[in-house]
Amino acid sequence: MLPPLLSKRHCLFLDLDGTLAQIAARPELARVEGEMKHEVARLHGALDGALAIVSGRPISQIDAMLAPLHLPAAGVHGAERRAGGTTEALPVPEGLGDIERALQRFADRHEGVLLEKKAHALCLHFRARPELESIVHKAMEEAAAPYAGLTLMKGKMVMEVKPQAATKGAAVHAFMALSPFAGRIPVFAGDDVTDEDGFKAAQELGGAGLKIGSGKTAAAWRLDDIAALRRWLAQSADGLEKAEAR
Ligand SMILES: O=P(O)(O)OC[C@H]1O[C@H](O[C@H]2O[C@H](CO)[C@@H](O)[C@H](O)[C@H]2O)[C@H](O)[C@@H](O)[C@@H]1O
Repeated sequence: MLPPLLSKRHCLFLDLDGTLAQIAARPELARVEGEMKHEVARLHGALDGALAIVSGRPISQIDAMLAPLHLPAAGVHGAERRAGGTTEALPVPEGLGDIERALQRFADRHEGVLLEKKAHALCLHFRARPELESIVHKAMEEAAAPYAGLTLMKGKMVMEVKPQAATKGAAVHAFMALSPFAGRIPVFAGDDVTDEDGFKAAQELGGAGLKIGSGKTAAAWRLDDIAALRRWLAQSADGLEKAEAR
């Protein structure tokens, strides 16, 4: 089902990779186009600041990709959260250093597999070697097995080990307890299985998930691609700005 345009009663949570930025061959090559930043900025203003980015990337990378915007944000699937001038983070999980060394040895032995290091999580990217998916999964399972409180998560051509408590759903619930999000109807837009927790949280709180692209989803609404999302953001901002001018 197509999403209705946003009203002043809504707040918006936006995933980054695959939602605001096209998927690229490597993490550092992904870009948010200027037109998309422009629409996100307009909507952030029109919703009185009730718009946040909720991504698997660290907040430092969210800021770099969206510069000069500096938005409320949850990074590393909610392990870090910035709202109202305050940044909070979960403790760095025990064992991450050992897991990193094991995964680095694995990546060194498998050309085309890339290890991405974050403060709270580690990713093995296998976009250049899709046939290695099952052994990437096994390597990560073995490396993480001795440590409690961690979970594995599959994304787009990536396997990640992260704290169990870090979910996009938990991030949405945390934002919704704070101004200017509290009391509004949440909408969560994302493209990946890692966004399903965010869709479910938005729906539990009386709002809706908005899936970008194809694939099975719990989201009630869907748009075909990033270009369709940009048009919907622009039309929502137009409507809100017109209502404000009346
Ligand atoms: O929650 P998101 O904002 O969607 O972030 C999810 C992961 O995105 C990045 O990896 C993905 O995008 C890369 C660039 O397009 C692509 O090369 C990779 O295959 C994708 O998995 C990022 O590197 C991860 O840290 C994020 O968790």
